[in-house]
Amino acid sequence: MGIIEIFESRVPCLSDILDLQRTCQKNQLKFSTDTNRYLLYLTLKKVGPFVAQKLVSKLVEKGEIKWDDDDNWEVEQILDHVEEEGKDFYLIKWKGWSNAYNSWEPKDNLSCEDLLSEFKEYQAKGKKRRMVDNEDDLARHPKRNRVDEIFHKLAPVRDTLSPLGLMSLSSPTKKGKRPVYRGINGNYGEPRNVLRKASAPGMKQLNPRSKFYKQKRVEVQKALKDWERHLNGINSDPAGIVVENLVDLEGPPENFVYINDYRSGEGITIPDDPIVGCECEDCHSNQKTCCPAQCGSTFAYYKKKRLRVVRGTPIYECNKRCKCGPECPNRVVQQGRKFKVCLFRTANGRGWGVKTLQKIKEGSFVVEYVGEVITDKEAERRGKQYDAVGRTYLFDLDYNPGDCPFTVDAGYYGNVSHFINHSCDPNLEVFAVWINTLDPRLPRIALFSKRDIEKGEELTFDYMMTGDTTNAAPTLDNVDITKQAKLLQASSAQSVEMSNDPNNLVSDDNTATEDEDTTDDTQGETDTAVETETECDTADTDVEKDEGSSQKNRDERESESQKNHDERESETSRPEMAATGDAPSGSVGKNVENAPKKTPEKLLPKSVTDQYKIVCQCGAKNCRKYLF
Ligand SMILES: C[S@@+](CC[C@H](N)C(=O)[O-])C[C@H]1O[C@@H](n2cnc3c(N)ncnc32)[C@H](O)[C@@H]1O
Repeated sequence: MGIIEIFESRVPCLSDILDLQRTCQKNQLKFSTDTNRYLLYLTLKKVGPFVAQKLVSKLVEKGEIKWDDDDNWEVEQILDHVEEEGKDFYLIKWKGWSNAYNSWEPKDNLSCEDLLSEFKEYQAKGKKRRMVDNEDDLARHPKRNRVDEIFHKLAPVRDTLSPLGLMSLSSPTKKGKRPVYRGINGNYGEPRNVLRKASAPGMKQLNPRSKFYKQKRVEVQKALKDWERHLNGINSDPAGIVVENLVDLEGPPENFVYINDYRSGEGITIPDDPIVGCECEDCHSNQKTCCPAQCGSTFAYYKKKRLRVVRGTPIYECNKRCKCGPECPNRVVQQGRKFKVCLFRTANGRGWGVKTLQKIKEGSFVVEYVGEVITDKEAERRGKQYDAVGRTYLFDLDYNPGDCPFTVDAGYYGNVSHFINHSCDPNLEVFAVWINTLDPRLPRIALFSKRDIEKGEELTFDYMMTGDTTNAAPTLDNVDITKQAKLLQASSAQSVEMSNDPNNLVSDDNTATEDEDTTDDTQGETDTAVETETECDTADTDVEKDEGSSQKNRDERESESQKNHDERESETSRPEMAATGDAPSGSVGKNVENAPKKTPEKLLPKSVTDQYKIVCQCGAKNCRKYLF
């Protein structure tokens, strides 16, 4: 019924929460309490603390909630002035807020005559005020706190109040009916109407040639520069991040915290002390005994650190217990992102996206997908909320036989991969990688280039695709489930053994696999290190270029993988574990026969409820129409 109608209504992706709610009302659908709360919170964030506070004041006025806060909104300085359609607007620096949160206020809303006349004198002298943040303001990051506070104040009514209900309070305050809490200028009983913030929808309709728009742009660009600096301050990858918005007045996203590695969610501990590593002098020549072989998989890289295996192959890199140094060819993902990227505003409504500022050769590691590792149950809960706002950041670690207890949520905590959009014809592909955490349920998610990628090209991967593919055209990009299952069972067994998980079935049925013919990848290797083609990058000195053609490389990867695959096919009667000289003595492995026979799902973000479909804007010829 209603849910189907919502599909039919096709609420556009990134659509306004209010539109979404209107659509729901029309279809007589109600949000759950959790979703309603979440949307209310998002609405407050979206309108910003000033408008939010004004809306809340209406509830105070009606006696529905109390406001006993003695917090002030105080004008610290007036920075600039514009006249727009006969009205005066002033750019306000708020006390205790960094310049990123300056806002334009109509003159009528200001009651700081002294500052106004001081500004006029200043302006008459032809001077311009510089926006310099003081350290205190920068340290406080007060914006989120303000909105959180407001949300908290709404507690008594928030389950009965909808975002639409809240916004409907925003009709002009009638004279004489003033709210009773302190207004934005710090005076009790003197509320001030405020303009929406730069990111508010109304702003996007401004005439881009107007002075007002241009001023706004300056503000937004400054906020984005600040954000870029902030991101690069935290980013631990060798290559930097550039931020660019040539499209609209959207500033830095709220509710996003940059991280470099997985963050453990509540109740989760991510072990990172492997009990075993390899002893190789030269891992590349010792593929029979190196980590991947111990884990029943294939050495994943050529000497120059580009992929030599196809999608679906589990990757085991050398870890902190291994003897080899950082230059080992089996240390790739752990070295971090080496290509400089740009977070940019897309022009077709897909929000932010990521493009590369350097040419990337096929098979190169590009970026890791990091976020908060959460339980399956928590993922179900968050998934519904993401679905309700047409966003998704959940990535199931659904990669092994048996249960799938973990999901990565990059919605709040994430790195640049948080901004990578979906394409039905992507240039990145996903691999599961184990390094210092050998728990088979906790691989790291690495995105590698599927083909050569030009400088300036948007980076994309295929979000698909568990579950419903009714609307999906067949894709060339599907994983070979059979092959994947086999490899994963093997890798699962070894990882479990290495992580010494007592809960897993074990067998001491290990036999050395000396007769294995480890593939010599040097034959297929065509890498030679040369300089990059980009002028933007200063950080990367380790980018490679093939002398051979991409097609050749691709063919080699395919045949290499086919060979590995065939080897595994012929090994099915053998025990899975390879007890090598490097394995700890007495180590035992789980016989694959005993492994749960669940077909692994793909390692891709999921839409938990499948209730809302997002229309895909990837523009690919083989586009499947919907993201999910
Ligand atoms: C992981 S985020 C990607 C970053 C996002 N564009 C942003 O601004 O934060 C996923 C969301 O981006 C949007 N998106 C990504 N790829 C898209 C596509 N091909 N078509 C339409 N929307 C897309 C959808 O809203 C989706 O839920």
